[in-house]
Amino acid sequence: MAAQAQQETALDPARDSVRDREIGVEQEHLDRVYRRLEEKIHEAEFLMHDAAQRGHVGTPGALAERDAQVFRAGVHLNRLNNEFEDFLFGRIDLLPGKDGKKGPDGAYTAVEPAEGAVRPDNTADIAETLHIGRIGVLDEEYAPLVIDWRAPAAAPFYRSTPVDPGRVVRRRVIRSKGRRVLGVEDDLMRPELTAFLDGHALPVIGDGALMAALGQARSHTMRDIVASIQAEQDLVIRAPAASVTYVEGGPGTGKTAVALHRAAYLLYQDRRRYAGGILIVSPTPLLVAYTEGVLPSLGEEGQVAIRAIGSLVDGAEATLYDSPSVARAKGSYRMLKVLRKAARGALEPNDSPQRLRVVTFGRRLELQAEELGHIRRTALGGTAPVNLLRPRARKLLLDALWERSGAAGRHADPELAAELRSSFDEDVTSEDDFIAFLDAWWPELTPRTVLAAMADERRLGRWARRILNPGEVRKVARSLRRDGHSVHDIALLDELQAILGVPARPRKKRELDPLDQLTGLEELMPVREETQRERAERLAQERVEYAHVIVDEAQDLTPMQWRMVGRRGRHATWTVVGDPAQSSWSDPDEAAEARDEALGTRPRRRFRLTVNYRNPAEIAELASKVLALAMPGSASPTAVRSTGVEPRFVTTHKEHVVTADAEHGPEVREDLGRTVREEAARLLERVDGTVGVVVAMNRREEARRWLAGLGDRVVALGSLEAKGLEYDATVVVSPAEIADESPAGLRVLYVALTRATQQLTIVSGARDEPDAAGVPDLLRD
Ligand SMILES: Nc1ncnc2c1ncn2[C@@H]1O[C@H](COP(=O)(O)OP(=O)(O)OP(=O)(O)O)[C@@H](O)[C@H]1O
Repeated sequence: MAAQAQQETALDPARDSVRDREIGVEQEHLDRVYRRLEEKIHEAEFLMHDAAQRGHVGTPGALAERDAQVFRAGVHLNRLNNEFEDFLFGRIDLLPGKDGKKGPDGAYTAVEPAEGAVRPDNTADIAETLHIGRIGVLDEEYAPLVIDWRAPAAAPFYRSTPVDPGRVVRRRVIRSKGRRVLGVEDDLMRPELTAFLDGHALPVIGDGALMAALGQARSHTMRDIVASIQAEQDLVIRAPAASVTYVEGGPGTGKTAVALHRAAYLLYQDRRRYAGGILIVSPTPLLVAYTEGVLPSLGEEGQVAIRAIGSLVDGAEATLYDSPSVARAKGSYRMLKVLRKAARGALEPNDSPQRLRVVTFGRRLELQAEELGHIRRTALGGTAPVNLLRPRARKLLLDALWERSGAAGRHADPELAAELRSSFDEDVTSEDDFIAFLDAWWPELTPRTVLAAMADERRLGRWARRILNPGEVRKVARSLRRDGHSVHDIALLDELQAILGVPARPRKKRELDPLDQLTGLEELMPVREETQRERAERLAQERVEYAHVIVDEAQDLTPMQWRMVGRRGRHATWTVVGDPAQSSWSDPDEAAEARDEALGTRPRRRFRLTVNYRNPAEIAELASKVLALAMPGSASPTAVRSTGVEPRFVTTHKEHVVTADAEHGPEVREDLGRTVREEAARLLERVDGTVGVVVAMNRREEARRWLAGLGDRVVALGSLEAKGLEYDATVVVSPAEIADESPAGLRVLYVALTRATQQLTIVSGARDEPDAAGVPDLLRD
């Protein structure tokens, strides 16, 4: 903000008057748009009123029509009211096009200029001016007053560059608040040209919108970038939705922003197709909270679900973190085998009954442990979901009891024999003893009960034999004994749901029509067992699937998480964005295999984003040193701006504490907390927006205490929580601690170092071995 104000006061008066005039021109246009919007709002209100009137007519047709109208008018009204803030943001002035044809939005369709559009003396006339906004508005004659940013006619606003300008001569970003235009920023796409609009040369104002946007202070929520999307980003946002759109790019290249704008674009393009919903999978709840406001600001909400990877299973919410070794075991493909065994093993709890005893037809019948074991093994043969095998086990038990009763050969007549058998079954299954036995011997399992059973180290050891090593078994079992779930447990719960299956519920008794009862029709309509097809349909309904799945920070998904996400998009198209250099998962090859399995054989369309819009060059350069260690040979994205402020290196205060132990001399205690607090306070004075303090995961609580009382502009974060977020300034505490945390520690450190938009301070801890200038060994050349 401060930089911008300075820039404006530094302008000379002559330029100021041109600027004022241009602001006036845009104000006039905005006023016109508002008048038109008000008319539209009245129209929508009239429609609502009219539709309500129709409701009084009361015929079913009129009611359905009324509902549809109220719905449409309501949506329209809601959008208009929502978009009233800052919805007109861009303008392009275009040369005449090649074909002279108009598209559905009233704008000319040609992308390239007509021959002769530029005269030999490098002058040209502007043939068309388009204003771009968050929604499209047509005037009374259906000419475009504002083009929706997602419409094809708006694409040149984003795509045009000085290298490949197309028809665009000048691109203007308009800053407005409510009904007032505050400023304009122009970029000239054809600087060599003198272009005339209505006989006057086109003026150019400001230094471009991108720099203005990037210099602004950050808050705790992300802003949309609709006014300054860059050409390489626009290609991704508007990529056709077929198959898989795969986007890689370094930190700050706009992957998250692009993914969110793409969701809005897809809904605009084909609302009907995406009525099935768009799922955006985000790595942490913090990133969900940070990005949640972007889609509503673009006018899209309802059909897009942004969920953290730990919140994908309804009714379960990840609240815990696992240590790196536990996370590694739980996330890996190996766990799949363990879960399959556990799901079957958990059927037999430690206190499973060893004997079945029933009295039927006046006789006492018993099955002993060995026979029961045999029946269980037979029932479990094959790979069908465990919960769906209960009816089979029940049938096998009845067969064995029937056999034991000796009644099997009593009737030669098959009809009589069948009748006897069916009354036998009825008798046994209505016995309380049998019901209680079945519930205890073949309990209906839920994913949670299986996971809870895995907390028993002895049992887990049995199910994980030769899959996990004893150390892993011990740690995984211990982690499952805590209250609550970790983010990795959620994928296990989801996998278990698939392994266990959803048992068929007894069908609701059909509501009988009184007429049926009079005719005795109900006798002819017994309650049927659920058919195969009905079950398939029911399962299809219960499955939570989406029409498009967007995976943000895709490099972090573990194989088990890919399986969970894959189940939500089996018939979907996909957008996958990520950066391998920021992966906190230790085995990228295994994750890539799982990703390929989730995405299937769908063709991939690949994109690469190359420009870092977040970090100034000074910070990006420092981060690239860690990148060279974490992923030798990979290229850093190019930072788009520089601030002249170098990262600051600080070593901790050393306190000499005299202890009673005279033999070892005074103890030296490093006061890390005090140093970090001082540095955070220093940065709070230097930036207008937020400050993030990134520490190793096991220091999170401590770090919150260090910062207590400094206000809500500063937050403490564990290294894994910093993913995807950004702050005006950051303090990275002890790079060595972060790097040593896990096998992927260097990549996690790279993430931590690339969060700041303006200033970065590194505080060395005991392990960092700083040089005389305070630069820790990991960050030296
Ligand atoms: N075209 C743009 N105009 C203005 N700001 C932009 C543009 N592109 C990106 N930004 C800004 O740059 C910052 C980084 O964007 P984003 O968080 O989407 O990057 P990312 O690639 O997801 O980063 P990371 O991999 O580190 O999570 C955000 O503040 C975003 O608003």
